[in-house]
Amino acid sequence: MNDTSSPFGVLLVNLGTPDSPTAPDVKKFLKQFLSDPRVVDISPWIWKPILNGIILNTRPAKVAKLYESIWWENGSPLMVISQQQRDKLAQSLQTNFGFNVPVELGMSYGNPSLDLGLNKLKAQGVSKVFVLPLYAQYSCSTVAPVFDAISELHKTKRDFPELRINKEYYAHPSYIAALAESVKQHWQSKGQAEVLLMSFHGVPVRYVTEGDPYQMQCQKTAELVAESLGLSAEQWQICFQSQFGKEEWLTPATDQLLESLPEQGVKSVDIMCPAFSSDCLETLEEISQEGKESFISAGGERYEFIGCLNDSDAHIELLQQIVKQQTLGWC
Ligand SMILES: C=CC1=C(C)c2cc3[nH]c(cc4nc(cc5[nH]c(cc1n2)c(C)c5CCC(=O)O)C(CCC(=O)O)=C4C)c(C)c3C=C
Ligand SMILES: [Fe+2]
Ligand SMILES: [Fe+2]
Repeated sequence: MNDTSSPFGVLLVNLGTPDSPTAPDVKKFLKQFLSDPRVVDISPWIWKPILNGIILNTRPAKVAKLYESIWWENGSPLMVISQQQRDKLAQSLQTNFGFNVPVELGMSYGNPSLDLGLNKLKAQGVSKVFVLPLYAQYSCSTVAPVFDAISELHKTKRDFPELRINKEYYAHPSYIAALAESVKQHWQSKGQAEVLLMSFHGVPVRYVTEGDPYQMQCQKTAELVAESLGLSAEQWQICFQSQFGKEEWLTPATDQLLESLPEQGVKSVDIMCPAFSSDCLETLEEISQEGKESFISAGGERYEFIGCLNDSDAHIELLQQIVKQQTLGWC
């Protein structure tokens, strides 16, 4: 094999984010995202008028302000961190495999699209692609849309690479170790709170009762992290954030829990978001900023947010191990 060819490439996939923190770009992003029946699966006859008549006329301006409050000089945190993950994973694969493994990004919604990511890999001469959605827990609202989008693209092409798509890694020992290590590092610099909250993105309860394994996988991740940290049952709790719409979502809801903990005598919490592979609006604004305000104004005294795994060495090591394990036989 020469320096320029590789037997396979990696497509790192995340949800996506607006191009800028402005109402028109947020609207464009939300329109594509919230039109996906995997995300909101109520009848289009009911949903389309609500989406186009109400949500897309009110939410973008409000959410654009929130994005503005967390936006970085070089872009949306989710995008900047995804690019760092891409570059560091490529470096780590080069070191581990001893040859260049192209790594590209593709977002389920917005830019860069999955199609662009696959085209970039094709342009680098790869004929096999390992698709790695950056969600540890499988949900029909996040990972399934990646499967759907890839098979839709398949229908439109004369040729297509050989593919493997990762489904989940919620109990991977290196994922649990990376999360536990991030908590320990946080405790070393800031001290340990009375309770560690593990806040996962919520989904409608109906998705779970209809078979989505997401809640079970979140529970397992949380138990393994707590066990790895040696926490007793009173020292940790699972909760679900970012409720959207009127349906019943998984509980306990993070915002309600934060408001109720101080009156139950819990005055200090550490909070982490294991379902997010990179910090984003949902962690930096909703949990780090808004969550703190709720907890402190309800009588809490100390609130510490533990950032996502992002481009940490332990996270890149995990991704590298998943690639190695799932591409066996490809080189
Ligand atoms: C409409 C219902 C939603 C479901 C179901 C949902 C599941 C889900 N989402 C993530 C991760 C992310 N969500 C992000 C943004 C986001 N999510 C929803 C709604 C649902 N998510 C909305 C409407 C938005 C946009 C912001 C807003 O209008 O409030 C993001 C991106 C954040 C960014 O920085 O751009 C991520 C990542 C998971 C893991 C998940 C289910 C398991
Ligand atoms: Fe979401
Ligand atoms: Fe949110």
